[in-house]
Amino acid sequence: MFRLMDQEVTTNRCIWVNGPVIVGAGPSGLATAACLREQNVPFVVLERADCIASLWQNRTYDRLKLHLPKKFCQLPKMPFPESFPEYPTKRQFIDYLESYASRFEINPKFNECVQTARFDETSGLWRVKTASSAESTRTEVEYICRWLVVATGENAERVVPEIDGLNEFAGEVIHACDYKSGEKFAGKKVLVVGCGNSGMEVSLDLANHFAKPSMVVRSSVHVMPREVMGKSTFEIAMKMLAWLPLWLVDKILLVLCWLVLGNIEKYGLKRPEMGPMELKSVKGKTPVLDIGAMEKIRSGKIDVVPGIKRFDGNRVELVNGEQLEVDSVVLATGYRSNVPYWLQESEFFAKNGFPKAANSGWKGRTGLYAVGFTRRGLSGVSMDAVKIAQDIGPQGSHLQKVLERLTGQHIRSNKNRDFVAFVDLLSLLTLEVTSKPSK
Ligand SMILES: Cc1cc2nc3c(=O)[nH]c(=O)nc-3n(C[C@H](O)[C@H](O)[C@H](O)COP(=O)(O)OP(=O)(O)OC[C@H]3O[C@@H](n4cnc5c(N)ncnc54)[C@H](O)[C@@H]3O)c2cc1C
Ligand SMILES: NC(=O)C1=CN([C@@H]2O[C@H](COP(=O)(O)OP(=O)(O)OC[C@H]3O[C@@H](n4cnc5c(N)ncnc54)[C@H](OP(=O)(O)O)[C@@H]3O)[C@@H](O)[C@H]2O)C=CC1
Ligand SMILES: O=C(O)C(=O)Cc1c[nH]c2ccccc12
Repeated sequence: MFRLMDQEVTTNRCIWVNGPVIVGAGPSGLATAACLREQNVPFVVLERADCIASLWQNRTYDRLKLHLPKKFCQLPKMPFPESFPEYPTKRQFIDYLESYASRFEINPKFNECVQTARFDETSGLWRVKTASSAESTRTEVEYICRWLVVATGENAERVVPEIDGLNEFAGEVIHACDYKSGEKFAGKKVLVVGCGNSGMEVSLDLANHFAKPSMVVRSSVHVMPREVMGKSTFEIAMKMLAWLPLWLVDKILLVLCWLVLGNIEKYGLKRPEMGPMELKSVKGKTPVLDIGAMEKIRSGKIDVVPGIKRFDGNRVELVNGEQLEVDSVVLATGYRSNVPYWLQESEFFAKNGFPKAANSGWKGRTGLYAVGFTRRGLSGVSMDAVKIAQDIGPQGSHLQKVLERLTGQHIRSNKNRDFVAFVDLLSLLTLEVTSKPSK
């Protein structure tokens, strides 16, 4: 412990975890923890924010609703309450996650941001370092464990593009993750950069609040109606995929899109060469599920514009030479994984922060797992979590039982620091005599 300029005190600790360390307390981390709890495997969840599901609580707009019907979005072992509508609101989803965490007694260590994680070949263990700051004290902790579950999400960091002149832009520039409501933009000209689900829904919200949104479509986008004749388009696609090849499902979806939405290309919304479900599965690009933006585009309340060349003062020049005056800019330019910044591993994860094996990327070697990176939204999260807990379960609960038998105490219920230290030591010794994870 030492003092820096009379302000910062750093403390260092090392903690043995008698089970997996789960990085991230979003839906993925919570789902995995719940499945492990059911199998009596202890775990530690590390979360950089001060709450669970920080993406949903802190980085989404007020009017957000789930896009897919509720049965595709609930986590394992606890369905949504019957009273929830078909498309739950963000508040309902957060409330559900809060009760999920308390039901399965998941108490993440908040304000602990994982800085590095590496597998130590000699001991066969993971070493996970976190940093947290509170009231001028910086604490660094190292967790040592046999299993590491990466649950930091596909949307961990915002993508902020470099656009000529943007830094000098006279008005406000925000990322979609900081956009809450169109209320304060009433009467203002807002340039929305990007036309994924965020860009479309921010534009719709702005139009609903009497702002004047122009939405930049630099390449192409698949827009699908959220429902076709009262049935969820996503659900129709899933049902067809059980019987038909992907290319045929995409062809049928595109016919349905044309029947419901007409030719969207005449509004500047060019469709990609690849079909919507194939594009999602190959490139991870989610099709837009329309909840009203198309109607605003047709009526001219949302203006669709091509790519940006540069900003100049409060004007933006587009690639077609057109110039627009704008008051504010919302960058709905997407997100990326942050795994490459902290995980020192290059066999399982690719440089883009996603597992290399796109569709089966939940299990690596040396006790490494990933949950929520298979580009299948919340239903993919649940599938990964169940598989991971099944895989760790038998070994994890065995270790727990051995330790409880040896110590004669229920390990989770202790409050005695000496006892914790004793169990840590015992755990390390036990590990030495039990098999190390396969390499
Ligand atoms: C606006 C929006 C709406 C969406 N709507 C839907 C939808 O309707 N249906 C659907 O299926 N999917 C939707 N998604 C996709 C979304 O990815 C999932 O809903 C879900 O949030 C994924 O959960 P996750 O736990 O994998 O990631 P996240 O929810 O992002 O949680 C990851 C957690 O890890 C934490 N973390 C990150 N890095 C570190 C670190 N180094 N150390 C410690 N903690 C860290 C983060 O703070 C965060 O709390 C939406 C995404 C967005 C952006
Ligand atoms: N209600 C819901 O369920 C919602 C769900 N979501 C989900 O959140 C995730 C993230 O969505 P989203 O935030 O829309 O991100 P996406 O990655 O889906 O979209 C990013 C958009 O930004 C564009 N873009 C990026 N850089 C530039 C640039 N320099 N100039 C112009 N355009 C640019 C991209 O264009 P290009 O294609 O050319 O690269 C693309 O249109 C998705 O899974 C989405 O489904 C989001 C909002 C609501
Ligand atoms: O809304 C999201 O971000 C999702 O990832 C949900 C989703 C997963 N697969 C899809 C295919 C079509 C539309 C939405 C999704």
